Amino acid sequence: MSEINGKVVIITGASSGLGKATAHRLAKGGAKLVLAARREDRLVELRDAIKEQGGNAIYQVTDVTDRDQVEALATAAKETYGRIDVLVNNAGLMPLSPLDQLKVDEWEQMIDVNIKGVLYGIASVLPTMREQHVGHIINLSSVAGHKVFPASAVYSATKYAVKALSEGIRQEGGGEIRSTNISPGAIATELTSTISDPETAEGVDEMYEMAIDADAIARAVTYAIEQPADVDVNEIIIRPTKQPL
Ligand SMILES: NC(=O)C1=CN([C@@H]2O[C@H](COP(=O)(O)OP(=O)(O)OC[C@H]3O[C@@H](n4cnc5c(N)ncnc54)[C@H](OP(=O)(O)O)[C@@H]3O)[C@@H](O)[C@H]2O)C=CC1
Ligand SMILES: O=CCS(=O)(=O)O
Repeated sequence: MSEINGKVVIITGASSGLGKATAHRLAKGGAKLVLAARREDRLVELRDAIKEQGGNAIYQVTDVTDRDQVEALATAAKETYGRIDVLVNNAGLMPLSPLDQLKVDEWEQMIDVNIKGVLYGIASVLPTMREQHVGHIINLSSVAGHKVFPASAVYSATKYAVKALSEGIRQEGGGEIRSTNISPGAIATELTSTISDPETAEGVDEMYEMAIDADAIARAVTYAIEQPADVDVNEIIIRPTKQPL
């Protein structure tokens, strides 16, 4: 039996990109999915597609910046499936811009979604995973969580924070909670659509011409989950072969 089969997996940011690709791949492996994001129409479409292919999924509309909504997400997972095996803390956004532009609202948005959203996710599943004496938290950091480049300072700060949280979970896991930090490079999704500075957007669009398919990350998530319980895949960096950054 696959180590994916029957596992209850919550995925935030499941309405597009990496979250959606991961949902499709895990569903094929027999996971029981709890899909979360703000756009309900996308979640309904994904749940229905998974069910049509014989998979198992529910959805819960969730804004990860709202702690009560994230708690309700974990509750929905437990009420439906009785346990939580994996949280894929994936929801995030990347409105890159140079610091001089003082796009403070976008800085706050990134902190709220990319850091506080991840923390709310951790808080919502950790007590259940402790009760179960087993669990796995997978956080989406970035190559920008290993390197800073012009216009990435705040985004990079949030992704360095995610990497620190992943390491904290690993060290405090007590042999029960697995922690995986996944750092993608350029992957073709809707991520770049939140860049409001035209010059930065142009540069990033050029770089993203080399972007690879979201399934590359879905395969990495699957690999981390399907390891036996005593094997914790801690760090994965995945770039397009052509990406110099
Ligand atoms: N694509 C890439 O090149 C890379 C991506 N990453 C990381 O991967 C993760 C996924 O991004 P990706 O799939 O590429 O981008 P997308 O823009 O395609 O997806 C982002 C997802 O996050 C969700 N989201 C955004 N804000 C919120 C919120 N407040 N509450 C709940 N969900 C939210 C969106 O759903 P909705 O709008 O419906 O709420 C959407 O499903 C991010 O953390 C990103 O930083 C890291 C490195 C590279
Ligand atoms: O998160 C984005 C990936 S990259 O642009 O920093 O490689």
